[in-house]
Amino acid sequence: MPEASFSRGASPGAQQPPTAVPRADVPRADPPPSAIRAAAAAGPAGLLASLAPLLSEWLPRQRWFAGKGRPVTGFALVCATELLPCATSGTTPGLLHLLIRAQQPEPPGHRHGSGCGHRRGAAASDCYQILLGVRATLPPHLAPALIGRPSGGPLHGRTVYEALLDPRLATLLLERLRMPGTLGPLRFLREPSADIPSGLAPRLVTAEQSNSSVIYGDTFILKLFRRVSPGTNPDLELPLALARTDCTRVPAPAAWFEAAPLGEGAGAGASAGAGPRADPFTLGVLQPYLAGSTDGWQLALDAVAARGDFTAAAHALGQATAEVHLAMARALPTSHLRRPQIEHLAAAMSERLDSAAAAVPALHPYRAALHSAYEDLAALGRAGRTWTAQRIHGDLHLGQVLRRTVEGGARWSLIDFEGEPSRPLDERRRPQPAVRDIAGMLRSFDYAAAVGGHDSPQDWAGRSRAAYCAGYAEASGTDPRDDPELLRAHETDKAVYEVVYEARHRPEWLPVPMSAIRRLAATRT
Ligand SMILES: Nc1ncnc2c1ncn2[C@@H]1O[C@H](COP(=O)(O)OP(=O)(O)O)[C@@H](O)[C@H]1O
Ligand SMILES: O=P(O)(O)O[C@H]1O[C@H](CO)[C@@H](O[C@H]2O[C@H](CO)[C@@H](O)[C@H](O)[C@H]2O)[C@H](O)[C@H]1O
Repeated sequence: MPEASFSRGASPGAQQPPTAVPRADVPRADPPPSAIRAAAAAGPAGLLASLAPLLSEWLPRQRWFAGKGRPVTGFALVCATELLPCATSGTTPGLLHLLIRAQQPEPPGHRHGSGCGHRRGAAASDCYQILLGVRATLPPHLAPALIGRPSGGPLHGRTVYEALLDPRLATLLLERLRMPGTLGPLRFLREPSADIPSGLAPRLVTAEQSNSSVIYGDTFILKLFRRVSPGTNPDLELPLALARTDCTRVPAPAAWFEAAPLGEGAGAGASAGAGPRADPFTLGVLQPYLAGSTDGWQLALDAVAARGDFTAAAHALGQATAEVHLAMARALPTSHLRRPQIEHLAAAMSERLDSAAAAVPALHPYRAALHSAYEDLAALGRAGRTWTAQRIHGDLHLGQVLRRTVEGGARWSLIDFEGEPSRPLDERRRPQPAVRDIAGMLRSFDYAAAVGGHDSPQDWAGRSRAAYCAGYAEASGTDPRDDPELLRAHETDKAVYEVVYEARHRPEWLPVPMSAIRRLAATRT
């Protein structure tokens, strides 16, 4: 673990070359902010020691905490940066940006190389982004944001809390994003053509999320990634690439920020001869807020509740998905999957099934039947079948699509290109068959029918699925149903993922993917 820094200005991390992200304003180094003497004197170890008891209680309760069900055995500070001075005695709040690793025992069935930065043989540790507000006392309206009062260290006697709930601090973040620059290991970048006004009122999105988002004046939304790893997050990379195409289905990033902490993340970005270079961690992306939109999940639930038809919406959604896929295939590298790659794909799915069954024993009875889906796929590869792989959304479901009324009618947009948050970043950024996204959306119709309590859930889902595939085929020229083995393997892989996801985050929803598992296990193409 590298020595942690409590940054009050430029650090060696800030002098590293900027990420190769196109079209952004060149950041400038800001002068160091006024520092807190006590913090400097106590150093990062004192800071972490004083925060650890509070964080070990608070962190596991957060929706975005990925290590649920396993004890936190320790913390390591990756970097700490004062965005606003924290130890002033007045009423002005301080703002402390932290990247912290939470050490935990590895989950059952864990595969090494999860991309979260821990090394083979080391204890599992995920890196989290935390924004701490610091005040002498909390005003009543911020009571729900309380994390606690450190009993020692540089913040001794002060109150620390979730900064995003404090409008003053959320406003400060937007101000930082409006002005490109560096602050210690943090680097703020923006799209030169984006017009980001100041003074937009912030509000934290309260919906259940894997990350945290703040809406500014119904004009912009800032997504802060919570579990972060070295490398450009596809939720920045893909929308930026799509912004350079004629595809307008995805909100274009207006500004973003990243961290290049010392000694962290050397890997893909290491350059020969120049020594290891840390891959910056993408920390947040600001993009236009699609005001007045409703997500597909809500629309589908409404349709199920009304026993209404969703086929027209699903058809249009299939077309929108195809448009985004075509644009990504034009904008970014594609590859061909031949026998070795198809066998590798099938083997990876099999491995994920075995890991999932180790974590969720309810999967055990279906393992052999589910494996047959992957064996059928591998057999096609051996028989000479090939497919194209391209960059995809990676976790497409009804909650990732927004519909709003624009001139000419209703229009779908796609958001959240992060991919499945539990998969390693390098895996998420690899070209894959586009059918992976389609399988995700097909699974989502199944979820909506089940969660919405439809009396004929399979009929409703079946009609929506057919309409979605037809819309996709119309816009792309490729009907996913023409590749039943590929589709079944991907649907199975997705349902297996969902079983683990639900077991970890929403055990009461586990029956939804489990019923799909039973159906998929009973189906052979
Ligand atoms: N550009 C946007 N316009 C309007 N709402 C958005 C936008 N981006 C995200 N949202 C809302 O915020 C929610 C969470 O965003 P998302 O990117 O899916 O975050 P997470 O990865 O944390 O789930 C979405 O379900 C949607 O309701
Ligand atoms: O939205 P995220 O990127 O955080 O995705 C994760 O959470 C999703 C749930 O919020 C989860 O999606 C599953 O539940 C959805 C209904 O809530 C359903 O529409 C999806 O089909 C189902 O997969 C997603 O898998 C997970 O990665």
